[in-house]
Amino acid sequence: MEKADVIVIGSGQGGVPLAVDQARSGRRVVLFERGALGGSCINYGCTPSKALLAAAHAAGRARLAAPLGIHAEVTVDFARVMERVRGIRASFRQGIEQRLADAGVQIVHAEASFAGSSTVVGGGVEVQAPLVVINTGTGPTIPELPGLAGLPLLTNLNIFDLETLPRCTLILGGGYIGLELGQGLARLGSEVHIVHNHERLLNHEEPEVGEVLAEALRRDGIHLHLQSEVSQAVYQDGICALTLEDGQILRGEAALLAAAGRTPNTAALGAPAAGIALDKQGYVAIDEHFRTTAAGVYAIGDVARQPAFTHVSWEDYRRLQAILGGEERTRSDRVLGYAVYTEPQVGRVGLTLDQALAKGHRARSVTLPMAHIARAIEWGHDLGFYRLVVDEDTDKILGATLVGYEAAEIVHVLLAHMQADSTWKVLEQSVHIHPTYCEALPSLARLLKQ
Ligand SMILES: Cc1cc2nc3c(=O)[nH]c(=O)nc-3n(C[C@H](O)[C@H](O)[C@H](O)COP(=O)(O)OP(=O)(O)OC[C@H]3O[C@@H](n4cnc5c(N)ncnc54)[C@H](O)[C@@H]3O)c2cc1C
Ligand SMILES: NC(=O)c1ccc[n+]([C@@H]2O[C@H](COP(=O)([O-])OP(=O)(O)OC[C@H]3O[C@@H](n4cnc5c(N)ncnc54)[C@H](O)[C@@H]3O)[C@@H](O)[C@H]2O)c1
Repeated sequence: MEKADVIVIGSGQGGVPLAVDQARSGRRVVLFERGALGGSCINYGCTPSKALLAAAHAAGRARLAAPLGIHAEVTVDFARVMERVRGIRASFRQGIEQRLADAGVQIVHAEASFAGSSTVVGGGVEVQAPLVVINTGTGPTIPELPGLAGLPLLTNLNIFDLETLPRCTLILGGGYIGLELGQGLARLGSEVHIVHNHERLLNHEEPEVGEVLAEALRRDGIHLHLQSEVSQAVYQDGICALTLEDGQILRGEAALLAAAGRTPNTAALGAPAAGIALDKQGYVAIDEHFRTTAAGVYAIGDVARQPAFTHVSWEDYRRLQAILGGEERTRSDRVLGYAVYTEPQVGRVGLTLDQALAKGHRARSVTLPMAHIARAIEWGHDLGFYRLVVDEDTDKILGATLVGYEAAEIVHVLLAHMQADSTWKVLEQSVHIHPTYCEALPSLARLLKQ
C-alpha cells in the first residue's frame, strides 16, 4: 500500500486547484479520476455548452434581426460548430493536465472506492492518507419512464460528440440544461420539443422568469409541452415515439435528450461502508466545514449538494483550504450568484422576495420591465425585467433577478454591492453610464423611493 499526505477523488472544479495547492506546498498528493481530467465543467458542462451557445446565439440574433431592418439568411455549418466546441474543450483539458503535472500531483486514471475511511483503491493502486477530499460531482438522472431504459439517449455526457445535427430533438426537462441546449439546438436548426413536468419552465425561479423564457423559446420555434410527462417511449431505427400523459404522441426521426436533473456520483465510492454517510438522495452528507461523518474525509462541490455551479465548487476549494489552514470559515456565508445562458439570459443573486420574507426579513421588491429601459428599446430587446429585493430595516440589497440581454454580466453589479455590504441607497446615488443596461440599475433602486 502507498502512503500519501492527501487523496483527491475526482478532478472537478474544486478538486484540481486543491490538489495543485496541496502539492505545491510540498505534500504528496494522489488524485483519482475515472474520466477526462477537468470534470463536468470542462468536458461536458459549462465550456462546451457555452461554446455551442456562442454559435447558436449568433445564428439566433441574425435570424431575429428583421425588426431592425436586417434580413439575414443563416446557414449553419454544424460540423464546424462542433469542431470548434471540441477544440476549446481539448485546450482547456490540456491546461488542467499541465497544471497537475507541473505541481507534481500523482494521477491515477481509474475509478476510486474506499477500502476504509483513509484508504482509497482504484486501477490496481491502493493509497492511504490522513486527508481525503471527495469531489466526484454528479451525472445525468435518467427518468424511470416506461420504455426509456436502454434507448439511445443523449445526455450532457455525449451530446458534445455529435457530428450531425439531429433533425428533431425531444428534450425531457425544462431546467437549465434543457433550456440552454434546447435553445442552442433550435437556433442551430433542429426542431426542438421540450417536455417539462411543471406548468412553468425553470420552476425553481420566480414565475415571471419561466414565463419570459417560454415566450422567448416560442419565438425560436421551440414546441413547449408544459405540465407534461412521458407515459411511454419507443425508439427504433432513429424513429422515436413519445406518448405524453395527455395522449399526444410526438413521433418522428428524432434524438432524445435527458435533461431531467442530476444524480450524485457516489455509487462507486463505497462510502457508507467506510463510515461516510450519504443523504437520502445519495449526496455526501457534510457539515458547515465540509466534514463528512468520517474523520479526515471532506467533500466539496456538487457531490456534497452544494449549489451545482462551477464557481461554487471552486469557492468550496478556497474555503476548505482556509479551514485546513486553521482559519474560521464556513460553507454557507457566500453571496450566491448564478445565471442561465439562454437569450434572454437570467442573472440571479441572493434571495428572491419570497425567500427573504421566509427568512424573516422585512423585505420589499421593485421591478422595472425591459420595455422601460432606453438601451433595450434601442437594441430591440423587449423581453425581460430587472427586480431588486431589499431589507426595509437596513436598506441592504438582499437579492436580484435580472432577465434580459447579457443579464449574467450585469448582475455582477449587484453581486459586488452585496459583497461590499452596500445599500440600495448607494446604488441609487451611483451615476451609471448612458445608454447602458447597467444605467437601469440606479433607476430600479429609485423606484424604492416612491
Ligand atoms: C451541460 C451543463 C452545463 C453547465 N453549465 C454551467 C455553467 O454555465 N455555469 C456553472 O457555474 N455551472 C454549470 N454547470 C454545472 C457545473 O458543471 C458543475 O457544477 C461543476 O462542474 C462542479 O462540479 P464538481 O467540481 O462538483 O465536480 P465535476 O466537475 O462534476 O467533477 C467530478 C469528477 O469526478 C470524477 N469521478 C466521479 N466518480 C469518481 C470515482 N469514483 N473515482 C474517480 N473519479 C470519479 C468524474 O469523472 C468527474 O471528472 C453545468 C453542468 C452541465 C451538466
Ligand atoms: N448556467 C448554468 O449555471 C448551468 C447550466 C446547466 C446546468 N447547470 C447545473 O446543472 C444542474 C442540472 O441541470 P438540469 O437542467 O439537468 O436539472 P434541473 O433540476 O435544473 O432541471 C430539470 C427539470 O426537469 C424536470 N423533470 C424531471 N423529470 C422529468 C420528466 N420525467 N419529464 C419532464 N420533466 C422532468 C424537473 O421538474 C426539473 O425542473 C442545475 O441544477 C445547475 O445547477 C448549471
